[in-house]
Amino acid sequence: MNDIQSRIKVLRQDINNLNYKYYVLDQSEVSDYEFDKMMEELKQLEKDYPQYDDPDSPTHRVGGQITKKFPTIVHEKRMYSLDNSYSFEDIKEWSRRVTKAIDENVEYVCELKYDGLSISILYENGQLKQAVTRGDGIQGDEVTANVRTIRSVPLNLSGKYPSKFYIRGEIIMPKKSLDKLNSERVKEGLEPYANPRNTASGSLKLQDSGEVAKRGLDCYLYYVLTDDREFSTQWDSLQHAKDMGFKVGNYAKLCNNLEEVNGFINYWDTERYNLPFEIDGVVIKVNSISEQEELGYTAKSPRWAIAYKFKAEKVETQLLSVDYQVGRTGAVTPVANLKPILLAGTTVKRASLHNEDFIANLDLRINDKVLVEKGGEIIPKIVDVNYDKREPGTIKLEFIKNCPACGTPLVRKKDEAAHFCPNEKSCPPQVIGRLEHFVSRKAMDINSIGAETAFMLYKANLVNTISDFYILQKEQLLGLDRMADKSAQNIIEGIENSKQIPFERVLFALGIRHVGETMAKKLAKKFKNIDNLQKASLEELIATEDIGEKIALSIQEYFLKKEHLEIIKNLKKAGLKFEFEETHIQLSNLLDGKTFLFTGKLSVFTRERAEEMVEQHGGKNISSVSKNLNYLVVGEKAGSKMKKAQQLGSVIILNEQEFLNLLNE
Ligand SMILES: NC(=O)c1ccc[n+]([C@@H]2O[C@H](COP(=O)([O-])OP(=O)(O)OC[C@H]3O[C@@H](n4cnc5c(N)ncnc54)[C@H](O)[C@@H]3O)[C@@H](O)[C@H]2O)c1
Ligand SMILES: [Zn+2]
Repeated sequence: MNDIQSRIKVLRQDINNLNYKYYVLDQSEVSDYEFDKMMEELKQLEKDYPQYDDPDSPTHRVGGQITKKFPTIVHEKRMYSLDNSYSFEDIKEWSRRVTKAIDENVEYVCELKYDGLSISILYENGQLKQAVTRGDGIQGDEVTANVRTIRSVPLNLSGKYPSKFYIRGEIIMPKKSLDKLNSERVKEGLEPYANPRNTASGSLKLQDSGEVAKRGLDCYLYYVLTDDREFSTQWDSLQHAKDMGFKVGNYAKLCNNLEEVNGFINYWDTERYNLPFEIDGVVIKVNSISEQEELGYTAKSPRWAIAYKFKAEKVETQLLSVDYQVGRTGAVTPVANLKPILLAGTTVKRASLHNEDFIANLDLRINDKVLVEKGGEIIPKIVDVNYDKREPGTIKLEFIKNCPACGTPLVRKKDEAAHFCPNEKSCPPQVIGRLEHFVSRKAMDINSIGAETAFMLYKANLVNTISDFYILQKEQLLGLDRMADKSAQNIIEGIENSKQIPFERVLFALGIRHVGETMAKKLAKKFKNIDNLQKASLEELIATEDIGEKIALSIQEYFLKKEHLEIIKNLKKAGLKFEFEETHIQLSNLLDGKTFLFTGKLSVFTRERAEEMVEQHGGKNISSVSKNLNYLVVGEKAGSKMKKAQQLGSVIILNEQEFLNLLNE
């Protein structure tokens, strides 16, 4: 593999991982800007080296996924993403392409780009029938009950409306709702949510509609899809949606030329802070629907629209001091304490400094004036130093030499940026961190033991390692300060119930460095049980999808430690699951007893996804063309399999869209 190929591979892997976190877990590890830069780089490489382009690349797909927590619905009409850019030059370039294709003076509608998640709502005879998230654009999660709790979404329409239509829009969390939710969280000792998009998405996907109703979500609509429409432009469709009773907002503007578009962008770039909700840019659409139809779509987005995205706001403030935090894996993270300052609507007091190199590269010093930017998650980033304002006589920041929690000398491994406290066994934040991680929601989900209880059990010397939870006795708990009988009972029951947690989550709960939730799933699926994983060679580990050398080595290192093997032995004895169990989510029996085979270059979905869909709808995948095959689904450049199927005559040959139609019946 050459350098270009490996760069492409790394970018695709990283983007796929970030997409999973963003769309399924509702977490952002990096800022949207950083994410979009990676995407841009990948696009450019695939353009420059078309031999490495691939329809499966994230550049050609809508990034979302279904969560499987809700019924899956195949969209009657696909839902697309939007092309985006941070520069007006690109908007001009886009407009040139549009004008060239249309060959006429084009009108644009500029709208706000609401920072939430897309929703498609079906109305029949004026009644709300179904609401589905975008998912991967082909199928999404059915969240009707949750959408019905949003007050601005009408359950019954007024005025004139088509007998059946879809309306699409964005579900958002208004600033006020986020503030309210956060003040409640802070009261309960939880971290506040920082990102309204992720919070909106997470809220909409709660299982309990009663909880969703309390979250104060809102919904702005911007797209009406119907066969019998009485409007011919986007502008009129917005008016029409308003007349039917939908919340559309009064922010859109009809523009006759690019200067007006530019004016709209500049206005909202500063005015957005006064809106009751967050936007991340502006969407520019071709107004005429017949022109939209003429322009059509790429695999991922309409050619008739583009998003102009705002760069994150940066502000200058002062670096007051640096704290060092020790995580559960022993990694030591420097955190800057800043002079409090307002940034993108919230007060910022701390910023991540990542590691020693980061500090050295900026040549950071206490009292420096630094530029801060809000990145993906809660904690903002220092992106630059204003060296002109540096006070004379300041000295270079030195990274600490000893663990701030236990005093052990820190180590920094070759090729790694982070410092570690090697005192894994008794460095308190590491020990407690591992316990907290183990009981957390995505791991063993023992909700009767929160962070506080875990800490108390550790302090009382009852639990030092994760396997100690399983030898706890109720009597021991009752001996603790202010522990009621009911709480003790809940804790014991919570621990007992956790024995049913599937292997992949147990594996995640062990807290192996670099093995996150997704990796744990992939490993569990491939190696089937803990013994196979323990025995796996480096090559076998690396051959697992998305597992690189760093993760593979970390897994091997984990199993080399005697105390880890002891813990696993005890957990096994306690009855935890260390074997993978195949679970199939059955969505329908539409394909019951039918066999499928996919061939050629697929462009609508990946082969893996397609095979999964077959199984979810009761069908079976087989690997060759024979009399036993019912359907052959062909992509581009299908070869010998297609010929063979044609010769047999008994096989039904479908293209990708026809396959989807089958699921839609
Ligand atoms: N930080 C991360 O880790 C991370 C990971 C994945 C994606 N992302 C972000 O998400 C983006 C990709 O997400 P996406 O595919 O949803 O694209 P997008 O959010 O950039 O744009 C498309 C979406 O905009 C929304 N939208 C809001 N207002 C609209 C309007 N008036 N008209 C039409 N659509 C409107 C729709 O939901 C549409 O699906 C990336 O560019 C990146 O910024 C970030
Ligand atoms: Zn330590």
